[in-house]
Amino acid sequence: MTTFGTPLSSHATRVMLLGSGELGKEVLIALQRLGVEAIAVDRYDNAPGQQVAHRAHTIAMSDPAALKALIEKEKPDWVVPEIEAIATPALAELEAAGTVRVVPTARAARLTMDREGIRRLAAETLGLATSPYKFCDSLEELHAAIDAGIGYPCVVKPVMSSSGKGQSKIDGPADVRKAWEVAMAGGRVSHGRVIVEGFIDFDYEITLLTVRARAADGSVQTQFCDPIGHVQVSGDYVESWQPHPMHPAALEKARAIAKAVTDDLGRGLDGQPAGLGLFGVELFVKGEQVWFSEVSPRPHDTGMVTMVTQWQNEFELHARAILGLPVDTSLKTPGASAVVYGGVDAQGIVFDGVAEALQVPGTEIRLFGKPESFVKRRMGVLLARDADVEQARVNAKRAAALVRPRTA
Ligand SMILES: Nc1ncnc2c1ncn2[C@@H]1O[C@H](COP(=O)(O)OP(=O)(O)OP(=O)(O)O)[C@@H](O)[C@H]1O
Ligand SMILES: NCC(=O)N[C@@H]1O[C@H](COP(=O)([O-])[O-])[C@@H](O)[C@H]1O
Ligand SMILES: [Mg+2]
Repeated sequence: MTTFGTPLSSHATRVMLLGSGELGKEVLIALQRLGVEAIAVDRYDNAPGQQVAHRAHTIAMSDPAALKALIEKEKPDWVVPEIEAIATPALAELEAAGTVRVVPTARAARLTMDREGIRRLAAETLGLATSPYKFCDSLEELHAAIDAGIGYPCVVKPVMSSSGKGQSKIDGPADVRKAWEVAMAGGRVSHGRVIVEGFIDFDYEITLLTVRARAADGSVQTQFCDPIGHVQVSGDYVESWQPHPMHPAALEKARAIAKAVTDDLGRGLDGQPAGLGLFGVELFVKGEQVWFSEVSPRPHDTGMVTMVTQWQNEFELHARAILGLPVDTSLKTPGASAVVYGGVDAQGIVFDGVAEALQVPGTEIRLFGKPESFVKRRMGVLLARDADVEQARVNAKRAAALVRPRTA
């Protein structure tokens, strides 16, 4: 049972977010609403979540000493990783010592920060269907892996990256060198290791938001949200919608894969308590065939659509599950989301056209408040609800196109 304290008192319930971008900001808001003392950490000042937290810290989260020192100083009850690039061994140490609880577990954070950890777990330990893959440490190894069976087309990604950074599709031998160079420039940590995956010619891809939460009898139960369909451009999400209609057999397979992966990642090792929270399970679907792609042990960018489609959005579900509260994953209305990119490289940009965008029926906007814009940095999102999910997609995209970011 979780007893809730008063924030900023000696009996506060304290939660620290490691990473405070657009996704962390919404988790922090959900925690604030529950009277939790919310601490936002990121690698730069005035990150979106830092603007809505009780306290903010700016540190290099990949530096184990800095991370441990901050956690020991703040003494949160829970630490919630929000990005991949974190010194996860330091989290494991603190978790093992009983100093802090890591969401969902330190092991899950470690396995998913590196594509190799999660891919080997899913394909080799759990035996789930994935794209064919190989890990390579040099351009020569990449050529060899493609020639030895991965073939063309294929996809190359740094082992540590997200939102499509450093990712490229290779259609033939002429693209291999370029893909290697893009991966070396785009990884979060300069490791020089990539995964090359055979290209899956899917009909559509989904994110299956999966929640592990405590039931009334104290057991951990798994619940699923309706499937979220999405479109990715250059490995980054540009629009998503919920629900995505699925063949019942494919949905059943998708849920079985999500259950297998989240059961394993949520397992408490060495007497540690079981991991609770929301996961974004990414799957490719063709007919009744389903492939596991990857999983975030935390809210997912494509799941921002749930801010308009669900009674409890993915951020509230994460917060509630962590705190041992019951969750409700049911849909409120069909809806869609469409991304607003910065379009310019500049500090302190301004947005024109917001009022015009919100004239589109059933729309809402979130502007994340990132202090610096890049051409391809996600700065906001438009949300649209409509009884017809296809109409919601049209409206979200139309509204997003009306928002015009520019230099001040
Ligand atoms: N093997 C593949 N076959 C076909 N498409 C792929 C493959 N791998 C990746 N993609 C496409 O690229 C997108 C991004 O890939 P992936 O999810 O691995 O990257 P990411 O950088 O982890 O992105 P994010 O952090 O946003 O989840 C996928 O959603 C899919 O559209
Ligand atoms: N696919 C992962 C994802 O969407 N993560 C979200 O993007 C932020 C980083 O944005 P930035 O690169 O603009 O700082 C992260 O903090 C998280 O909220
Ligand atoms: Mg992904």
